[in-house]
Parts: sequence; C-alpha cells; structure tokens
Amino acid sequence: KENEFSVLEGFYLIHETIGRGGFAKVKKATHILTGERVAIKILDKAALGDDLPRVKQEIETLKFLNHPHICQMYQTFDTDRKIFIVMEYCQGGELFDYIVQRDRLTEVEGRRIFRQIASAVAYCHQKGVVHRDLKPENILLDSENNVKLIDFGLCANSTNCHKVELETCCGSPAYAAPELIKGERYIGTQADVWSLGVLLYALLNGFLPFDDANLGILYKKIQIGKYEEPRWLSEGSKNILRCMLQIDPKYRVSVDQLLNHTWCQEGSQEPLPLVDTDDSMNVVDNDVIRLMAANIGVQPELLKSRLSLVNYDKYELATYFLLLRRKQKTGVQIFRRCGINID
Ligand SMILES: O=C(Nc1ccc2c(c1)CCNCC2)c1ccc(-c2cn[nH]c2)cc1OCc1ccccc1
Repeated sequence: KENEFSVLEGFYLIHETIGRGGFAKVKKATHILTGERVAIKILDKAALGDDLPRVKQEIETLKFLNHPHICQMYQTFDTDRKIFIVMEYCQGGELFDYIVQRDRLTEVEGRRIFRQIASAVAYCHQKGVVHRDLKPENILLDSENNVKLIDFGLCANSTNCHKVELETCCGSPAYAAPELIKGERYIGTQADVWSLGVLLYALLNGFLPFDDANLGILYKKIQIGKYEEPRWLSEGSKNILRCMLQIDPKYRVSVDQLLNHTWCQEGSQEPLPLVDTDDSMNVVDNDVIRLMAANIGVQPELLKSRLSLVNYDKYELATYFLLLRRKQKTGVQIFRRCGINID
C-alpha cells in the first residue's frame, strides 16, 4: 500500500489532523522550504463519490480568487486515490466557535468581522462568483482573528452572475433566502446578500433571526421575514439588517452598497483591501522573485515566466505565495535576514 503522503515527501511535513469536514480531512503541515505553516485538505476520491464535481468546482474557483479574506489555496495535486489541497493556515478556527465563546460580539467587533466578510463577498461577486453557502461554519479566522472565507464547493461561477438565474436550491436552510427556498429561479448575488444579513444578525445577537427545529415552520418564518430586534441593537445595525433581510430581492441592497452603508463606515476602520484587478493573479512581487531566484540560482525573469503559468501544481508557486504573505505581514526587511542579498 503506497503511503498516501509519499507525494508530499521533501515538500511538506505532515502534522496532526486538525479537522474533519464532510468528506475531507484537514491536517496541519509545514511547507519545508519556507518553514511556514499550512493546512492540507485531503480528500479520498472513492469516498467522494458524486461529490467529486464539487471539489473540482472549488479548486477551479480558488485558482482565480486571490484576496486577504479568502482562504488562499497554495498548491493542489492528486494521486490515484487522494486529492490534496494546500491551503492558508487559519489557526483561529471557525467564526461559529468564536461567537459561541462570547455569546455575541460587540457592535465594534461585529462590524470589523462583517466588513471583512463583505469585502471578500464583494470581491467574489466582482469576479462572477457567488458563494451560496455563507454561514459562520464557512468562515475561519487567522491568528489575528482576521476573516478567511472557505468552502466554495457550492459556488456558482458565471461572467454575468448579477443577472444569470440559478435554480439549484443549496446551502443551509437557516441562511437561505426566501426566493431560494421557494424553489423559484433566483439571482445568486442577491441570495448571498440575504445570507450576509443572517450572518450579521448571528454575529450581533448570538442566535439566528429565523430558527425552528421543524424545517417547514423554518421555511414559513423565512418567507414571512419577521424577526426579533433585541434591545441591544443600535439603530444603525437594525437599519443595515433591514436592508439585507428584505424578502423581496428587488429591494435588497447589493454587497457594494453594503460596504458604503453608514453603519459599515462608522468608527475607526482599517482600510478594506481594494478589489484587486487581474494583475494580482500574475506573479509580480519582485522582492519575492529576486529572493527565490537568488535562492535557487536562476535568473528572476526565468523564474517569473515559470510561475506566471498560475496553475497551482508547482511547489514554487506555493513558495511564492507563502513568501509574499510573510512579506505582507512583516515587511521586506525579513528577507534581508535570510542572508541573501537581493539588491
Ligand atoms: O488551518 C486550519 N484550521 C486550523 C488550524 C489550526 C488550529 C485550528 C484550526 C483550530 C483548532 N485548534 C488548533 C489550531 C484550516 C485551514 C483551511 C481549512 C479549509 C479551507 N478550505 N476548506 C477547509 C480548514 C481548516 O481547519 C478546519 C478546522 C479545523 C478545526 C476547527 C475549525 C476548522
């Protein structure tokens, strides 16, 4: 029996399992060349069965999403039995646990988290991707409690995602928009905004706006769209929730309008990442390229051309991404200490 991890030998050190999803196992690992922590999602092809297309869908989608609040895919490859997806390490765990541990978040913390989620969703919508399964379980946190959106297995990609109508009813009922559970054709971006409303409600209150053990009653409550506004909610937060939890999608805000809502603008804010243009998918950070090129003894231009085929099956691309993240976190001086002169 081939050791299922032999394909990783020399590139990643595998540590303990940190989580089990439906058909995935997530293991802590170390990217050997940089020493950076990563998470490796391991899927068994046989166990996947007809869920295999969902995994392929997630991999293809993650290949063109590159955003600080979307869990970054660094490399992916498969053996005859397994699929490996090397992901960004999110040691803060699930947002769901973060809320439960605190009962509910303060408005300041809730706003910080919500703005990061909304900026990730706005970026997806600009790229023609609708997530369709937004909920606290699909939002992880990194070591500084910054948001990392995961699980694009149910997402739909299309160039005109703002207009194309979808029909597959998916996602978790409590976060599903009224038009989606009615089985009507719906616009994915509008359904995502409803889920963002349910998410913000859960962040600020610690419980769901629409909830019932009986699915039929839950559907009724969602279609009626009436929910409790606890006394601790400020006028601003009640207002932004109403903008999202509109049962008629025609009256629902877009995620771009959300980010400009006064509630989101309140307080001292760290600047939101700009929605990147396509060039961020090209390999352009010259500090990282020069460091890597010096390290492996090739011309920077040759390395850049090798990496510009961003198809995630190369270890060097994972190296590039991890060094870029390290530079974003700690600044260029970190490379000087690597003892390699990159001037
Ligand atoms: O790095 C990830 N998780 C993760 C890493 C370290 C720690 C924790 C969690 C919390 C548990 N205590 C130990 C610290 C991690 C990264 C990516 C993905 C991922 C990306 N697409 N799909 C899955 C999943 C991940 O995990 C799942 C998880 C495990 C335990 C709880 C909560 C979540």
